[in-house]
Amino acid sequence: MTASRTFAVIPAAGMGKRMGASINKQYLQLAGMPIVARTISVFENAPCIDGILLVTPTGEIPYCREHVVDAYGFRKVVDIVPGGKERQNSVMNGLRALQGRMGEDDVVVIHDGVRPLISPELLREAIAVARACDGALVAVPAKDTIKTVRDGFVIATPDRETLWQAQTPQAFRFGVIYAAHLAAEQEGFTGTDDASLIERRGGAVRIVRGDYRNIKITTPEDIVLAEAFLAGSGQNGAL
Ligand SMILES: Nc1ccn([C@@H]2O[C@H](COP(=O)(O)OP(=O)(O)OP(=O)(O)O)[C@@H](O)[C@H]2O)c(=O)n1
Ligand SMILES: C[C@](O)(CO)[C@H](O)COP(=O)(O)O
Repeated sequence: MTASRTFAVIPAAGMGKRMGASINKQYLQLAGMPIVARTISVFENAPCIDGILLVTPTGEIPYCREHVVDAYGFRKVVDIVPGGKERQNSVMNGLRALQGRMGEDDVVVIHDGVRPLISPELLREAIAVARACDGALVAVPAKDTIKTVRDGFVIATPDRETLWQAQTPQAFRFGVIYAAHLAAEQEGFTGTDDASLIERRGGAVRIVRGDYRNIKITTPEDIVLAEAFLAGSGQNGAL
């Protein structure tokens, strides 16, 4: 029997509008290294990852190859493909590029290019869980009370015990996530994460308890927060 392989799709094709920087936020320096390079380095150094498919904005592939992949010597990046309008389209472009390289039961782990603080331990755990069900979703319990609001008025207060904040990585068997993305594309459904595309088809997605430090770099204060987390863990040097 051939051993199952694990590839990562790293969507980094967003425009970073909420960051308001003069360059796309994935290239901003975080403790002396571009954010997306810091993210890729975790996967590059993880023995459980066989290859990485990077998704960047159309037109930025040469820049990304030179200033990220070659500059940091990432050898596991097998291809760089252009993204799409929404994150979901970018991930689908990455999955399409992996077709032919992956078997139905190989695992694909999808991780935002702008979540550089993912730990190798969480990555390993998500991959292990994905082998046993339809998907593994790294998430943390909601700390705040969350309100459902319509037209400026609160219409519900969901029980916080049931609320988790979805992060990435999210890991799946390739056949399951590819079919879910294809169905969403054909049916015109857009979700804000990959697990939701499986949930809507009745699939079983298991929670992996994540880490509050695994933040998505979205607005300027997130850079300050991420640098503080890196300093606290002694990992604030460039590679
Ligand atoms: N069309 C898109 C949109 C987002 N992403 C990626 O998905 C991840 C999460 O997206 P988010 O943080 O919301 O990034 P942006 O879309 O860049 O941010 P904004 O909404 O502020 O423009 C990021 O790694 C981003 O680069 C992507 O690959 N393709
Ligand atoms: C997938 C994700 O990281 C889960 O939190 C997130 O939804 C992606 O970011 P966006 O702001 O929804 O584009």
